Amino acid sequence: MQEKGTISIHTENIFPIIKKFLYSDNEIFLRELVSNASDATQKIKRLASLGQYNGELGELQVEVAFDEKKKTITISDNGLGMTAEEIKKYINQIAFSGATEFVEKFKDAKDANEIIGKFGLGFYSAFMVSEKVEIQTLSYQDGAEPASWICDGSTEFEIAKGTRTSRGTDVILYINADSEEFLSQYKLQEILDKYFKFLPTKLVFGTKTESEPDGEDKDGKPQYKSVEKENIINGAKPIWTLAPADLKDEDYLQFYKELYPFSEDPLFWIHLNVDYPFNLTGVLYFPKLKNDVEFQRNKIKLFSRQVFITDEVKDIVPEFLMLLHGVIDSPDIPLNVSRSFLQADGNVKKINSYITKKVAEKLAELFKKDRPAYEQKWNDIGIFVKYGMISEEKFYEKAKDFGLFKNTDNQYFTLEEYKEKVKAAQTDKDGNVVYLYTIDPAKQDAFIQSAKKKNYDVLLMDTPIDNHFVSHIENKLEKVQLKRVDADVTDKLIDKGEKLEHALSEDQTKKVKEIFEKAINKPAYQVNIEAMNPEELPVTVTMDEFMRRMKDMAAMGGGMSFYGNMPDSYKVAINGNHKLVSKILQAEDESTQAALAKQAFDLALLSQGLLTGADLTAFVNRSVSLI
Ligand SMILES: Nc1ncnc2c1ncn2[C@@H]1O[C@H](COP(=O)(O)OP(=O)(O)OP(=O)(O)O)[C@@H](O)[C@H]1O
Repeated sequence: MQEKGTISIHTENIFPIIKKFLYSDNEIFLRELVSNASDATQKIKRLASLGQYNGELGELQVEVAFDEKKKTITISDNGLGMTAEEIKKYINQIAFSGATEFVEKFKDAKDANEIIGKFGLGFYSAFMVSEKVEIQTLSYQDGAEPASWICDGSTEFEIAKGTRTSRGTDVILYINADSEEFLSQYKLQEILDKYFKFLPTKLVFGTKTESEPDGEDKDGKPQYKSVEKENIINGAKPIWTLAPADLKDEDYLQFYKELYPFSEDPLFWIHLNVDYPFNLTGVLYFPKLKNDVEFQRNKIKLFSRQVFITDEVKDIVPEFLMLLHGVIDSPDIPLNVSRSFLQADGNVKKINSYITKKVAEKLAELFKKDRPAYEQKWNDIGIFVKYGMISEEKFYEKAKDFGLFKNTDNQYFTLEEYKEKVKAAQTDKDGNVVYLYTIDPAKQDAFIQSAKKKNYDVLLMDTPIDNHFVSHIENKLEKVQLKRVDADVTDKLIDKGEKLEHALSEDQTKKVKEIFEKAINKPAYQVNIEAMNPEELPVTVTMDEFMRRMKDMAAMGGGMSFYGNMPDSYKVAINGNHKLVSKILQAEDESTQAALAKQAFDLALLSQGLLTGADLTAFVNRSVSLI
């Protein structure tokens, strides 16, 4: 039996195309070939369980070996093997997937899909690194003859009688000059570790030396000996394939440690398991967030039937959950997945919304089951929840019941609870409930204390995402306004239509304004004399809420560059009812008036951390001389 022929493809030579477009990363030849070998072993197991193969199964395994001198890499399996006819069909007609045939044949078998690769060109990725590829194979079928196939990367191939004596297949790659880097123990180990830690079929790559206890020496000290052992790649347990009911917390934590050896324990996890309308299993962990957020991205690993595909899961996982860790496995995603595939595939969108839904359900459950524990975790999960509420309408709808506000007294409220809490004290004359917040309780303490004196509550919005969260919440909630606690003097933060009279005459008001304008002498600061509670500070410096928010957004790259380029402008409110103001008016000379005004203004700046550099030094010196 010897036959020459031409591989049936429409393009004259498909290999350059494969090399160029299909795979960006040439190491994946190994992923494709080992996957094929593993599939072949799963198939023979299946055939045996269906009673269609009655021979000895033996220990099913895949083996990878290399020969530096001969410049070959060999992938061997004891799977179902191929007859010459099957080689022609499955390998030569590359547009025709062997999997399709297999599905046809065994479509009644319940989990046939699981053990079958999808239509594709996987095998031909071998030519990315080889000048010649040889197959030696012996089919499981009764009376099958060994067959071989050799092809040098042109469209010519040769099928002949093979040399294999036991069931299964060897794929021998004659590595080309450009790819000799793969002829290395280290390199191959690295690639195999990356893709096949969880392969369902035992995967052996040579041997490794281990030391074992070997009795005691003559002084009674333990002795050790070196032993050569099979180097097995896939020792780890893929817990996502097991039923949640069979797993304990320790199993999840242990698995997390295996995936991310140097990470702190996760906060909690979600076991994903769907089989309709798409197949998906996995475990997603909520990590303890560190400051270095970028470092924690791309930690979710995507698998297809326990073979690693990629850790760039954008499109599969919603953007706001990109900081989660863990594993997703879906046979509906082909091994040679590309970015454009992910974007176009309908299943991927469904997977994305399924994950969003699952995460929302888990959070709702944690919130309901043990609210104090949930609140304790809020510092870590709050960022996900807020980000999700901002970016995904569907998530917002669910999260509005478990998304929390935290106030400056460390109390937590749901959106609804909070409205109830502050409604009475914080409704303005137009019926809007005004929520006050601080981004920095230490810096804005004077404003917070002053708000508390009026029985107002102050929310803590001190994470980087809160800027956007505040605007989003305000849009969402009806008749609710959010104001930073230092956006105005406390009396005016919530306009209740009550007017306090101030004690100054018109002339005195003009005079005080003049004194302060002269003393401050900065165009960015606009002075106003206000009628305020005499107990309030004599001078308060504020920035308009709208202006400040626009500037904050511009600073974060939110596109508000028009506002970003505007100079800062502040309002200086002088408390016309404060003792100090009368004192200034009564001072004997202008220089004393100016000094007092300047001192009061600097104190206001100081309380907000706005007094720095030379101004701060001048303030300290002036204070000393005043004492
Ligand atoms: N080691 C092997 N043992 C038995 N049959 C194999 C082996 N390798 C490949 N084949 C057969 O050749 C066919 C084509 O393989 P190829 O990798 O090109 O595509 P696939 O595995 O069907 O799809 P994909 O790799 O894209 O998931 C396989 O479906 C299988 O029938």
